[in-house]
Amino acid sequence: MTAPFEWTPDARELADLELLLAGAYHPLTGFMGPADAHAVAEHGTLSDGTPWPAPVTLALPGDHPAAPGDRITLHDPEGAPLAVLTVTEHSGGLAAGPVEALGTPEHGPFARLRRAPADVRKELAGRPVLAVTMRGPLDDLAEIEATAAELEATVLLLPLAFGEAGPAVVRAALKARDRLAAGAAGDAGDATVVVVPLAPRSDHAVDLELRERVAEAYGATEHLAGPEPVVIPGPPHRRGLVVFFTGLSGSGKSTVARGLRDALLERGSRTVTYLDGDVVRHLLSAGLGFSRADRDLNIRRIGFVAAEAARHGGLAICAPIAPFAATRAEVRDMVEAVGADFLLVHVATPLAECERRDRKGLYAKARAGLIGEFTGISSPYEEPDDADLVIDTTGLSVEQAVAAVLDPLVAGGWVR
Ligand SMILES: Nc1ncnc2c1ncn2[C@@H]1O[C@H](COP(=O)(O)OS(=O)(=O)O)[C@@H](OP(=O)(O)O)[C@H]1O
Ligand SMILES: Nc1ncnc2c1ncn2[C@@H]1O[C@H](COP(=O)(O)OP(=O)(O)O)[C@@H](O)[C@H]1O
Repeated sequence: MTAPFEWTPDARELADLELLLAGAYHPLTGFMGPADAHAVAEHGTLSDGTPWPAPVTLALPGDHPAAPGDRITLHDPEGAPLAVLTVTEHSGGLAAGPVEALGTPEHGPFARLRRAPADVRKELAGRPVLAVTMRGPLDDLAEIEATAAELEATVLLLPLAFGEAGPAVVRAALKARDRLAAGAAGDAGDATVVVVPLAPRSDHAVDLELRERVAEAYGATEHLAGPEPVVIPGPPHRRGLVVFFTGLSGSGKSTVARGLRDALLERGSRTVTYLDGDVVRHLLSAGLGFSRADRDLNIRRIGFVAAEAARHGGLAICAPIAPFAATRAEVRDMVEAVGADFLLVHVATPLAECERRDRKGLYAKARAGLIGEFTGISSPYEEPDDADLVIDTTGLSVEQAVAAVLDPLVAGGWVR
């Protein structure tokens, strides 16, 4: 039986897919099921005994109907079809089976430096190959030069480009190649750079073994792992920041958020993007209602825009109700993924006070049954347990409430 399923894997799975299709994960030709993934994690072999260091899996929701024999077209996030997975097993939340390429994928930055392992092997054949896998700059080239000289080997620099830091690692490899060419006599002087989209594994030993296996697929006869990158985050006032208010309607989110925006503009030390709730609902999220699915989409859109502002070092302020913990956590992840900071401010004014204020008369309408799915009345609000700051505006002046947010931003160095 075949069904025309379509699926967009996450970034890590897409990186694995690219390596599977290129033959860089030889002898693997597809994603593993739970039994192989378990065997690999436990014993470092597939269930048939073939040595392999790390699980290579594709998650599908448990209720996805794909069954053995079905074909799933795998897309990139922009919708371009990349490959077809023929399902041999769908269990434990994983879809297993071989993958076949559909056309040539678009690769983004440094596409010209991504090459099939077979081509690289062919080009470098006949001499020992010293492969250096790298996730950060190679400050000291002496070991590479010495090893290459000793082995009479060609140097193959393999920047492991994954995620936001990917292009920087490739630039570091190109720089290392130029320095080798300028400095070295002989073998290290004509290093080849090939970009490999290998996502890091959390277990360091597993990560190193997988790097070695992949390096072998590109023809390595010897492998050196470059040093772990040292990430030195910029000072807080230069980093992107998203201040994300959450709380019931009438709790004071917009009032405090606007006050914070104005205070920041008066100081003038940061660029500010204010994603006003009404503007969002009228423009970015026009047409969405208050079902869980619509609220989640609304929050994801807000998170997307805020993360884009923060990616470039900006400070974004958002003030939606955002009643669901899982969606707030998604936004935190989106923001942190671009290297920015995320501060969740829970405006924890109790429901009774919000209802007493009832600035827009919505609570009265909700109590009368005129508005359905109203947060706190007929739709849930999940209290955060991961708030960075909690303020109850009951009995506070607006100035005091704004200061309760601004002061920690100054104390934490985000605002000068
Ligand atoms: N059913 C229901 N539930 C909650 N709120 C409702 C509803 N219908 C309309 N409104 C008005 O919409 C504002 C909340 O929109 P948000 O975008 O912040 O909500 S959410 O984060 O998507 O849940 C909220 O504005 P604030 O009072 O500023 O919070 C309400 O005025
Ligand atoms: N300390 C305070 N901080 C924020 N709002 C307050 C405070 N004290 C009273 N309020 C009043 O509470 C209401 C909060 O409304 P709003 O800011 O629109 O809330 P939300 O955006 O959470 O729905 C406003 O009428 C505001 O004047």
